[in-house]
Amino acid sequence: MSLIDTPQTLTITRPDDWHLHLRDGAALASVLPHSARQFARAIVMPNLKPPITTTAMAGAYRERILAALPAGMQFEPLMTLYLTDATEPDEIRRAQDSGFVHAVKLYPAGATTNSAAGVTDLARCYKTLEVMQQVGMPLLVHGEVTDQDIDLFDREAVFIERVMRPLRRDMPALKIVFEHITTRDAAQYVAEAEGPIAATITAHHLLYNRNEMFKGGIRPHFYCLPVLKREEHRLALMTAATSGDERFFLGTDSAPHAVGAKETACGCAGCYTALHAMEMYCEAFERAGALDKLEGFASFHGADFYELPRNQTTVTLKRETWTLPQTVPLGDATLAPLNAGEQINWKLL
Ligand SMILES: NC(=O)N[C@@H](CC(=O)O)C(=O)O
Ligand SMILES: [Zn+2]
Ligand SMILES: [Zn+2]
Repeated sequence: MSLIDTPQTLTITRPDDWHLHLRDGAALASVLPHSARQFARAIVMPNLKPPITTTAMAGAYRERILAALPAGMQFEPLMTLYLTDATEPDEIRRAQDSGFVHAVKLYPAGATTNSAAGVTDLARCYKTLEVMQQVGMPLLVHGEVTDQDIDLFDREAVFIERVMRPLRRDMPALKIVFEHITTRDAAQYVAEAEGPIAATITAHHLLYNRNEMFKGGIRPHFYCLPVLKREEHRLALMTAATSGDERFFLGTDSAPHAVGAKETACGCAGCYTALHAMEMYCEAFERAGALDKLEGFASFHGADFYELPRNQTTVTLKRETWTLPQTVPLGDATLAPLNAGEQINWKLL
């Protein structure tokens, strides 16, 4: 592409974030405006302490999110329930009837941040999953096995064989989103599988491979789960995201942790990208020469999968270099956006 062909601005239908951590309380108030500036709607993860396990809790959390939204901003939180061994089929019916719960999240117990209350054995959830299949409630999956004998970098690929394939064989009509995929194995599985399955892809997994965590020293802000993988996997994610295949859509997995909880002997998993998510995706799609595919990925495919209307307004991104802040507030603490202090070449207007 010659310089003259390089677009200086990109206007697309307003995007949505199909995988987001907003936390609660003072942290929620700090991070919510960032996401609301970038996205019209977001699927809000339920891994709070205690987790959002009931429709009533999801309704109260939704009210807290709306109360924390600065005046004049438009943002629709799409709520989720946290699946446990004890989630009753009736809870799914209540969730479906609520109109504000849009999915149920599977965290294998111990897989990631605040997953201790997660599912120990999916077989215990089959009656509940059957109701989800029946009413069309999507299951969102953190797809990693927790077996300590399995190498950390292999946990997603092993999950496909041990959990995803058997589950989909037993419940072929259950809508599933394979969240934040990080491997060629997962991208290939989702692209080829039959039935209602899709995947979200983060901006950081499109832009970085695992070397980024160790460039010149250990870089805890690049540590997230599932962990960054080899370059061949990043390339497969780029191919999937920019392919135009409607099974792949945007989910930032922006996951705020205070600087002190990241820069420590046992740092938390999660990258904070809500501040500059669309700029990061723009950069990734531009590198692939696929800016024309960004709108489908960011603004259409997710809405279509969740059977929600596409947004009617637009946003514009401009080619303009700006510098990310070193930190932003997180309640009384501070939060470092991914790439803090560095330059980025697109700007959401
Ligand atoms: N992605 C992460 O590394 N962390 C997420 C949890 C999750 O999405 O697995 C968090 O809540 O901090
Ligand atoms: Zn996860
Ligand atoms: Zn997440």
